Amino acid sequence: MSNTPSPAYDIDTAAIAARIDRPLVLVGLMGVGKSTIGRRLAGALGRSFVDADEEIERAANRSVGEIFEAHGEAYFRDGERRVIARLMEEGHGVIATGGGAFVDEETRALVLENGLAIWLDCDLDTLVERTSRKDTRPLLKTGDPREILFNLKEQRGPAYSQAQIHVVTDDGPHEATVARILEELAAWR
Ligand SMILES: Nc1ncnc2c1ncn2[C@@H]1O[C@H](COP(=O)(O)OP(=O)(O)O)[C@@H](O)[C@H]1O
Ligand SMILES: O=C(O)C1=C[C@@H](OP(=O)(O)O)[C@@H](O)[C@H](O)C1
Ligand SMILES: [Mg+2]
Repeated sequence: MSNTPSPAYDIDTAAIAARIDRPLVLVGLMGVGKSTIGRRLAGALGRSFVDADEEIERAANRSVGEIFEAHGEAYFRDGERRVIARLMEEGHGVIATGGGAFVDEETRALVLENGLAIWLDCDLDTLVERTSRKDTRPLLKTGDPREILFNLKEQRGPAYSQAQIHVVTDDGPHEATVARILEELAAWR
């Protein structure tokens, strides 16, 4: 494989891609940037990208909101577990999960064993602002989004913290977050 660094980032992305050959799996709360950052990270590394929520929607032929409405959260979680197991098996380069996926014990064990989990994290104000841009997240429609996100942050923190890599994002451009992930990957043994 060529050792030419990606021109967009001041880091040897080809070396990272060659050394870390398991799926990079983005985990963290709703709005932290898993889907948008994941796509850009895959581009930087010259790897394939897949979004688990999009795959669930494709398999069910319904949106996430419609699945929650028609069948409830437990049904969605069953489908999510199955879809992520399949995506891990298929060997994608970068996988963006939905915020609840890594909380599932089975999914978490599978990702930690066969992939490299990257926990994207940011402050509550940023999450509230980013998730307010779209009304596609059923869990945030059941009450005050800030309170729901605050509680989920508390509840899910212990699961997310098991990810091998932790990156705190801020209000900067997407590229700055991608660059920070690349630095962590370059330093990862
Ligand atoms: N680092 C970032 N800087 C600025 N905006 C971001 C960043 N990451 C994500 N966003 C924006 O926040 C929103 C939610 O991002 P998304 O990738 O859908 O999050 P997730 O998949 O984690 O729920 C999108 O509008 C996205 O463009
Ligand atoms: O946190 C969660 O439980 C969820 C997060 C969503 O994905 P994003 O984290 O990509 O918004 C989506 O899977 C569903 O609405 C449930
Ligand atoms: Mg997403």
